[in-house]
Parts: sequence; C-alpha cells; structure tokens
Amino acid sequence: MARYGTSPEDDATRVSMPEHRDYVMTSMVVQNQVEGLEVRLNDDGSWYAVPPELDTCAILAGGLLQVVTNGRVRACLHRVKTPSNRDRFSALVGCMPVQGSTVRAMAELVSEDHPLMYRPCDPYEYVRFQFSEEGRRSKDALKAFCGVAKDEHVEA
Ligand SMILES: O=C(O)CCC(=O)C(=O)O
Ligand SMILES: [Fe+2]
Repeated sequence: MARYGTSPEDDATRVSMPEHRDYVMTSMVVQNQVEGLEVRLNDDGSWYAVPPELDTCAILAGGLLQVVTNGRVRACLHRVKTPSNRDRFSALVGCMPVQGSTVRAMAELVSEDHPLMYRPCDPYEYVRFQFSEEGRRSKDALKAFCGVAKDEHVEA
C-alpha cells in the first residue's frame, strides 16, 4: 500500500513517482479513487492516464515477463502523476516466481528470426542487481544483467 501526499516530489511536473519499469513478472495496481498512474504505450513519448475505476485493477508487465516472452512483451514504463492535490492511496501486488527458480524464455518464442534475448536467470539475483550501484546506473538494467550480446551463443 502506498500513500502519495498532496504535494508531489516534483512540484513543477506533479510527478510523484518518476518513470520506471517494475522488475517483477507482473504487477497489479489498484488505485483508490484518485488518479495518478500513467503508462507509456509506444515510443512517441506520450503518457496515457489509467483511470481509477471502481472494482478494476491495472496489470502491468514487468521485466521478468520480458525475459519469459523473449522481449515480445516489454516491461511497461510507468509513473505516478498527481495533478489534483488529493491525497492518493494505491495498493500494489507484485508477482514473483518462487525462490530458487530460474526464469527463461519460452522455447516457442525463440527462433532464428527472433534469437534469444536474455539468458536464463535467477529472478532474485536480478532484483539484487536492479538495486545495486551498477543496476541503478545502467540505462537498461535487464539487458545489463542477462542480455545476450549479438554474437554470443547461449544454451536456453
Ligand atoms: O501507485 C501507483 O499507481 C503505481 C506505483 C508503482 O508504480 C510502484 O510502486 O512501482
Ligand atoms: Fe511501478
């Protein structure tokens, strides 16, 4: 559960949580009455507001889903913007694989035309990497952690 007070982190833009991608498989967000969640749907730079509707939740793709789908489903870039000066509460449930599991691309989604993009990985190692100095510094933490280089051969 998160609470966003009436004054956002950045007063000029009213962005309360800067843009990011969640590292989980999927995250479920329930917004309680007050709007704020915005998602990027394409690469043209525009943001789309996800309205808070009664009895609905938003499901966002996270980084691990990008690994499983071999990059076909991209982790959703999102942010929280609170323009209306209202106190905002949201609840977020992140879906993570069990400890000790390995996350890998589905074999059906790897082909000559669509080569393996990410090495099989330990999801919790990825979480640790995300929060490490190196992870925080990298532009694309998923790629830096388990991305397959162009001429690299990896057994999936
Ligand atoms: O509060 C929201 O609507 C989203 C929060 C979020 O993106 C996060 O906690 O990762
Ligand atoms: Fe998020």
